[in-house]
Amino acid sequence: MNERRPSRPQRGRPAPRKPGPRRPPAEDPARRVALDVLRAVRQRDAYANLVLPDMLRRHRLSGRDAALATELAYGASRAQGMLDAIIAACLDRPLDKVDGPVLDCLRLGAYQLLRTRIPEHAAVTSTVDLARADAGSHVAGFVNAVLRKISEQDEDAWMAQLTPDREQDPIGHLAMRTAHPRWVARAFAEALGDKGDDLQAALEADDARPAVHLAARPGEISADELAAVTGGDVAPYSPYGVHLPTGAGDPGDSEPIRERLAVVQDEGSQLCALALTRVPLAGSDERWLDLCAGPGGKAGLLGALAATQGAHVDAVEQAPHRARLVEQATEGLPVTVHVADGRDSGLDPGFDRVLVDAPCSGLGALRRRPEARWRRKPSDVPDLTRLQGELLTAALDLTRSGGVVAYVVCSPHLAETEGVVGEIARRSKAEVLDAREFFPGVPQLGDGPYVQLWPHRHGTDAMFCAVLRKP
Ligand SMILES: C[S@@+](CC[C@H](N)C(=O)[O-])C[C@H]1O[C@@H](n2cnc3c(N)ncnc32)[C@H](O)[C@@H]1O
Repeated sequence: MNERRPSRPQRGRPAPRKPGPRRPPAEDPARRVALDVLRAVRQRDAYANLVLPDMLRRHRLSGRDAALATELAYGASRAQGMLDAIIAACLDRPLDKVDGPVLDCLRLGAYQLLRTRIPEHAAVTSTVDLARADAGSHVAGFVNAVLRKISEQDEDAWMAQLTPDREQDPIGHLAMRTAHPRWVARAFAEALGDKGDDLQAALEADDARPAVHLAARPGEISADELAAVTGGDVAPYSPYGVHLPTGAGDPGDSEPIRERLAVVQDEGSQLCALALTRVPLAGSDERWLDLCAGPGGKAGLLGALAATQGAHVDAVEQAPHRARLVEQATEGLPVTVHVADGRDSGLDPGFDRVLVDAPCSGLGALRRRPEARWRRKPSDVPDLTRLQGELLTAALDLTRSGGVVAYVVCSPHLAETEGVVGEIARRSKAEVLDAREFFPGVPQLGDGPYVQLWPHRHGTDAMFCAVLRKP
């Protein structure tokens, strides 16, 4: 399409060009990488956190350039809905009439103008250069004009103009202010039982860039040693956890990760896997099962703990490529990986401890997957809850009498958490244990019996854990 200028007159124009032959503008490599990430996310449903490291390597970006590319790619992905609302307010046509490559540029430019301290002229000029290179000279004026218009107000002023009134529509208000889809904000509100300050704190924490968490491999390195080697801090709750400083760079480059002494794993995930191992058991305690194991984060932790206790872990994963990742993550540990559907694994029943870390909406880890909040849809949830219920039922069938099952999802959505567990516990007559007992030292766990972790309370992803004992 031919891009036209927005309807209202604009402040500022690109500097007039000097006469002479046109040379392509020198591109800023950090912004180029950020733009390419936004494009990959939009065009081929890529995951920003998977494509970015590869692009940084390909463009040989490190240090400040890599940090800028990361901030822009993740920030603009995370804030997409809010940026789009502001961009739309500057157009004289619907947003979906803007070509994708041009929209990517507008998002990148708008993010720089509204959420960074990059000077206005640098944000606008560099974005216009990218737009010209990618979409042609005919769009440069359009992109320049829209960005100039956006720059007339800061984020607060735009939000005051576009956000619903807090009294009348508290969820819509907070959703827009914290760049969340409304349905996600509503799911958080329902889980928290709050539409006010607690919801605001949860959504704000979910919109902030999180620290990378590491898990020290039990028996290989202590959390103290890992913190000393990486320059991180020992985690507050997990005995194996370390928090790296925000912006510490690619943790994959650090020696303990390369040497397989530690893995990247959110502290909440560590706590949920540990909870399963902490439930008292009468009788045998040798056969452990991880029914949804890929890519192997929890299986690695369970396997290392099993090794210290003379137990063995069977790890089931349906997707072959993810099962291979489980094999890599558990190499050298007493873990056997099976490629199978957990609902029909063919394994012999009689397990003492079973983890069901079920596929879920991932609403609890949105802060770690920048674009995920705009990709997930409320219509995804019913299929997931059906699968979650079937997997939990299979897990109970595979558990011996008196054995325990931990049901874990990385989501606070009530349908995926209390809804699934309540229904299956009722049907199976399994005893619901007070999971809080297996999260020692963790504050603010509410009234039980379930545990719901939160970024704003615990600094973890919003993981949910229920613990059931088979009758
Ligand atoms: C939330 S992830 C598990 C994360 C893993 N426990 C970890 O800590 O690394 C859920 C996994 O379940 C797998 N999955 C989906 N449906 C499954 C099924 N019917 N049976 C077994 N695994 C399944 C997915 O491929 C995915 O790898």
